[in-house]
Amino acid sequence: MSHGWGYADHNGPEKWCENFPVANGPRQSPIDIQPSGASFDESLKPLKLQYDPSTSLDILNNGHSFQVTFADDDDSSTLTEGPISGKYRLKQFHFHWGASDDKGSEHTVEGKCYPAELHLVHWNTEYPSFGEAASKPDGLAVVGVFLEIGAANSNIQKLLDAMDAIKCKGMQTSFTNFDPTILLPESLDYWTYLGSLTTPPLLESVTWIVCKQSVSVSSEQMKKFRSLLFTAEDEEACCMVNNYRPPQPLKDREVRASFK
Ligand SMILES: NS(=O)(=O)c1c(F)c(F)c(S(=O)(=O)CCO)c(N[C@H](c2ccccc2)[C@@H](O)c2ccccc2)c1F
Ligand SMILES: [Zn+2]
Repeated sequence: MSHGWGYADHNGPEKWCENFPVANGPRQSPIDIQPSGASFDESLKPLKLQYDPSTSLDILNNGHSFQVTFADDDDSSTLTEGPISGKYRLKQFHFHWGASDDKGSEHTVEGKCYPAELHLVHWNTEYPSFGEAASKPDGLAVVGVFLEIGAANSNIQKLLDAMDAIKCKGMQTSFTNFDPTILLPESLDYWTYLGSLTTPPLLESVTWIVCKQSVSVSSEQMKKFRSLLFTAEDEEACCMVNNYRPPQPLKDREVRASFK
């Protein structure tokens, strides 16, 4: 039985502080975003996302979510401008989702939950490696995109077509020539604040960049996310749902908006 962290009652977000005391730290994520409390900052630049599809490698069920991993040994896929300085390399993207369409996102907007949230994880090339960057206050930048129930999304479908091959924890399959730009909304207006990883080790090293505009996903497509398992082939099956941390206290932080 996995004694690691997870999302069940015995090992979920309310228990993480036992092994990761930073869970009660000053800059934890996610948060509830209050647009009226966000300050428009005209110095914030538009996001500049330049991804090379040839850097996508594989898709993996890691037992907490599914992720697509990218080659990050050069500056082929980067995030620059926006609220950050310097150049951050794309390392992976993953999602969070609920057991039903009324929950699943990590960030909320005035208490509104979305059925899912996409996270694109980048690391600051100021540091020699992802691992080094992950422990620095400006080491990571994660772009978050809300998924909203609506028309089926043919770009998300490309990911869902691989779900049968990665049903159980530890399963992975090749996933090449994929450009994550197609997953982004047409407007890249964003909120930004200083936060953390939303899973253990909950490192307070993330500049969060949350897009205001959502992308669509159909209710049927959400059922495909929920067909994944948290568990390995030889374990009692447990559906991969509700793999989200609830909003954390804002404490002494400001949220800035790139738009009026
Ligand atoms: N919401 S979040 O962006 O904070 C987040 C998650 F919520 C999340 F579920 C993952 S995960 O990799 O899918 C499973 C937990 O590691 C990662 N994965 C991280 C990661 C691992 C390897 C390569 C890139 C990103 C996370 O596991 C991590 C980051 C830094 C140091 C150790 C672990 C993550 F960054
Ligand atoms: Zn995440």
